[in-house]
Amino acid sequence: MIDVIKFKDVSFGYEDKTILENVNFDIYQGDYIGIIGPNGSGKTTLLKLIINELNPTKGKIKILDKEITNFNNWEKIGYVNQKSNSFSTSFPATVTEVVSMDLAPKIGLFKKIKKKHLEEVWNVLKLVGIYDLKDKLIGSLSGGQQQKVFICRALMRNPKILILDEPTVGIDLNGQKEFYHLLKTLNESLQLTIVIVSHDLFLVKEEVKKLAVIKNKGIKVIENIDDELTKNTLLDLFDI
Ligand SMILES: Nc1ncnc2c1ncn2[C@@H]1O[C@H](COP(=O)(O)OP(=O)(O)OP(=O)(O)O)[C@@H](O)[C@H]1O
Repeated sequence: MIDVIKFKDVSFGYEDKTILENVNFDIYQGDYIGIIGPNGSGKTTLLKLIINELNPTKGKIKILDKEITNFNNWEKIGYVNQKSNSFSTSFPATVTEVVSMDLAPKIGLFKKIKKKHLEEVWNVLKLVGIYDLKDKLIGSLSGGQQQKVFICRALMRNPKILILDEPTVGIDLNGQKEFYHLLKTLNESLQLTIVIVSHDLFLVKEEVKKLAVIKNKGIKVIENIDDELTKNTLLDLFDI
């Protein structure tokens, strides 16, 4: 098993509040892992440490086998967060334009997209099952459809790891199920490592391969969800 994210004795705190203490935690290539835990336990903080937006107060983080402080291959890490923060959906752009935005360095800003690049975009739209939306304005889509567009945008960089922070907030139940299932398909077909923070344990546990629970400043990984996630472990993990 090849680890793609490695936490070694990592501690982190905001001012006088410790969030993680001496955490050892590995995510392996091909994992589809759901990060769960009570409100305020540090799920978003964990993701921010992974994307280098925050730095540990102690310990080391490695990404794709490089110390995070020396890591510079950030295009290999796709990041999708809650819809409301990621993009102004009132922007008058079509799905094709939104997904091709990150191609600007390749094709030159304001240049018309060439057929070759257009095909790349459309292949990704097909993979995610939203090719029929290619000419629609982003603002005219449902929340679930918009999130799929943002997944496509992240996939254009051919990432090795896709990180998502509560991407299904505001999406209806069926849309959420479909979304988690889409991620499973991408995980399997592209061997894409997926790390997702979710507030909905009962939905996410149906699709992910593993769970990581943040509690009491530590992280417990549940590898075999069906066997390990009993009513008692849930009560214990969530103090309910
Ligand atoms: N920039 C910050 N400065 C100080 N404290 C912060 C900051 N960001 C988050 N916190 C606090 O750190 C704790 C962990 O926050 P975080 O957002 O990581 O939790 P979370 O598990 O993602 O929460 P939720 O489930 O509510 O989204 C919370 O108590 C939060 O109030």
